[in-house]
Amino acid sequence: MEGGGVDHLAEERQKSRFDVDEMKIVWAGSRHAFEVSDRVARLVASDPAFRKDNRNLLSRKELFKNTLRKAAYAWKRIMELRLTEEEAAKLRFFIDEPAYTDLHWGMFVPAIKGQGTEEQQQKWLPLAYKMQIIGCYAQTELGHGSNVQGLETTATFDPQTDEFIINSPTLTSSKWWPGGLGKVSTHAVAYARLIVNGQDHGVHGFIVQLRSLDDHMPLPGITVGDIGMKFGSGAYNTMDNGVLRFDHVRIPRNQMLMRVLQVTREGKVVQSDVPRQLIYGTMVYVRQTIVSDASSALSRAVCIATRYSAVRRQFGSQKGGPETQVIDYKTQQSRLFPLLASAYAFRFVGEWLKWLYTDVTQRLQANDFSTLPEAHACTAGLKSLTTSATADAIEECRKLCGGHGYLTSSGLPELFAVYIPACTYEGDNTVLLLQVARFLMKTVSQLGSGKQPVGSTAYMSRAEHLMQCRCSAQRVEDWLKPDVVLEAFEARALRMSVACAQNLSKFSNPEEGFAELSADLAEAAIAHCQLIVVSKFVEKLQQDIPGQGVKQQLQTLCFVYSLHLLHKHQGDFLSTGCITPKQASLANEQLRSLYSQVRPNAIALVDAFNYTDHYLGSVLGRYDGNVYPTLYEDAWKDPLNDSVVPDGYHEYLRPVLKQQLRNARL
Ligand SMILES: CCCCCCCC/C=C\CCCCCCC/C=C/C(=O)SCCNC(=O)CCNC(=O)[C@H](O)C(C)(C)COP(=O)(O)OP(=O)(O)OC[C@H]1O[C@@H](n2cnc3c(N)ncnc32)[C@H](O)[C@@H]1OP(=O)(O)O
Ligand SMILES: Cc1cc2nc3c(=O)[nH]c(=O)nc-3n(C[C@H](O)[C@H](O)[C@H](O)COP(=O)(O)OP(=O)(O)OC[C@H]3O[C@@H](n4cnc5c(N)ncnc54)[C@H](O)[C@@H]3O)c2cc1C
Repeated sequence: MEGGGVDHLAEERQKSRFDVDEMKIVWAGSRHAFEVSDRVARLVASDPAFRKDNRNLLSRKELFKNTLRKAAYAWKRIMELRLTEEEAAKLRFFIDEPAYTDLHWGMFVPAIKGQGTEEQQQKWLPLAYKMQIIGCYAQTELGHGSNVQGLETTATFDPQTDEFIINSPTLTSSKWWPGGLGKVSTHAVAYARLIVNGQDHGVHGFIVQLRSLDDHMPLPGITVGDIGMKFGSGAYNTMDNGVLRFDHVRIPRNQMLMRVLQVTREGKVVQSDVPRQLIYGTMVYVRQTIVSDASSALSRAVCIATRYSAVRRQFGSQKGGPETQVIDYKTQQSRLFPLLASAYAFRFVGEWLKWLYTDVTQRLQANDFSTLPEAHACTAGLKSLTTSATADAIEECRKLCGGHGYLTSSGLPELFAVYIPACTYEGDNTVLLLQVARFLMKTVSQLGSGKQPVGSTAYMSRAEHLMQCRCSAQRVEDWLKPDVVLEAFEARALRMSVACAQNLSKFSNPEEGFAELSADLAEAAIAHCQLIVVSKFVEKLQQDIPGQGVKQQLQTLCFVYSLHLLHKHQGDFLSTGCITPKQASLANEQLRSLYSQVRPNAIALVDAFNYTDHYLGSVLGRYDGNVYPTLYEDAWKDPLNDSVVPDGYHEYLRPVLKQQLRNARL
């Protein structure tokens, strides 16, 4: 995307055998999406107000104030330029700094939209849209995060005054973690146990004002602050994850979000026909966005590692000629190219998940709740799968860059630090896999009942065939047949689920059985989710994809993604009898050959992400490949090099050296 200067990767770019500009459009999702993204990326990169190369040198206070400044400036630009919602979302993406606005737009607003009544939406959304109030999503407590039903904060209805009294009865009931809460939010959607007439009606959301709109001071009964520094410097420390306690704080009755359950003026609790699980709806929405974010974070790390692998040379010089580019080592390819393929795979499954979420939302509006369990299982499972893979991949990319990958200027340490909490927030990844496993066990248990599995479990309707089929691959080329690959993944997923179901049936207490077998159940859930990713990649290839060689590249990447999973999880495929050792070996042979096909296109495939150098924030990943002079120059900019002799020399170094001198003389 960058222009000017000498292009050290020009030769690499010439090797590619496909139309990169068309691939950029496939990656972006549409020509329109590409144009928006490209325009906003350039806007951010060219504005010094969005500089981010000094983040690691700032103290927490400076860092946080800097984030407030950027967020305010971004809002001003959104207004001045009259950006659309799509453009504003891209602006946030390219600014590339976690901020309270993520929670305001990403959770507070969706919570009111999803769980508020029409009347509540009309009252609160205009204020939130104009940012006249700023909100956060206050669910997790010091004592409970995963177990939402275990939350302790109470909201007790007082019929005398027509109010709820929000209270934190114990230390462990303190809200703990909500982003944007610590120092910024004026309001929260706070989750609390609804108590009416002494009866506990479970956890519900309440809009609570936390701070004065005049002077930002906490309102009476509210204790609020930041929970402290998190992993890494910079990284997620731009966010004010907070602690919050309520001391009998009163709010009007109409501030309980009442789409799912209503409390009347008389204190009657009325359940609407909307399922209770809709209270968890905001999490479903965000999990879906996290899958697309995974492809962004992964593609960013892969772009850095791929470009640097083409620049870096070690060993293999022939007759004084250049040494081997590390990207030409087969080991480097076998570590890097599956990650490149995963970035594309997650992109396409993210697109599909967005469609699924939009579809379920439309159905919910029409009071059709039938696809809610499917949406929950898919968002939970894919969030878990893609974030775990991405976190591991960023670290692998750091290692692929050797020593220089460990420098902050490689961009990888900060990317890792900022990304890894995605494995925990919006649901711990293991806890989410177990939700998928519950869904799978339910589906398997209904197989004989005549109820046809649909959506992501539709393959289970062919259980009879999949339980006994034998893989037909006999030659290396057979592993390039989508049907052969898909059937192997379907058979493996089904057989693992059925094995779990059979083992569960041996327990008289199903919950005990579920707990005992939970590790196997999580693996079955992973197999099911991997099948979804593979099948959505295959479906993508059935679309009309213009551009010379573009579809061909995507086909190669699809098989790299599938066959590397097959290789990595050979144990599953072999132990369930889905493939033979000979077929596993043929698949691996095919995989090696695919790596050779990716090699000449690798740089162009990462160029297709269309990332600016500003967004990448990496000396190693520079578009022009001019790595060494930049690394060298950057080192001198470190504050430690401001003086030749370091501060502390006279106090701490000189006396030690003198001591050695005296000892030597003795
Ligand atoms: C101006 C600029 C513009 C910028 C725009 C910016 C846009 C930004 C966009 C996005 C940015 C996002 C930023 C993200 C930052 C992340 C911050 C992090 C936030 C958080 O972490 S919030 C807290 C998240 N917490 C969790 O995820 C908790 C995990 N736990 C749970 O989800 C649940 O408690 C549970 C599912 C594990 C268990 O619940 P429970 O005990 O009640 O349930 P079960 O008994 O197991 O199941 C009951 C029943 O319900 C079904 N179920 C469960 N969950 C759901 C669901 N979510 N939806 C539907 N159904 C659900 C479950 O399957 C059971 O069904 P059956 O009875 O078996 O049929
Ligand atoms: C950066 C960040 C931002 C966050 N932002 C917000 C926010 O804005 N709002 C908000 O409300 N919350 C937020 N959270 C909180 C987050 O949602 C929770 O931390 C998350 O849901 C995990 O819950 P936990 O901390 O209780 O983990 P725990 O459940 O205590 O997990 C600890 C371990 O126990 C295991 N475990 C737990 N239960 C089970 C089980 N049933 N079976 C098997 N293993 C289990 C887990 O796998 C994990 O290994 C944020 C967290 C982070 C890190």
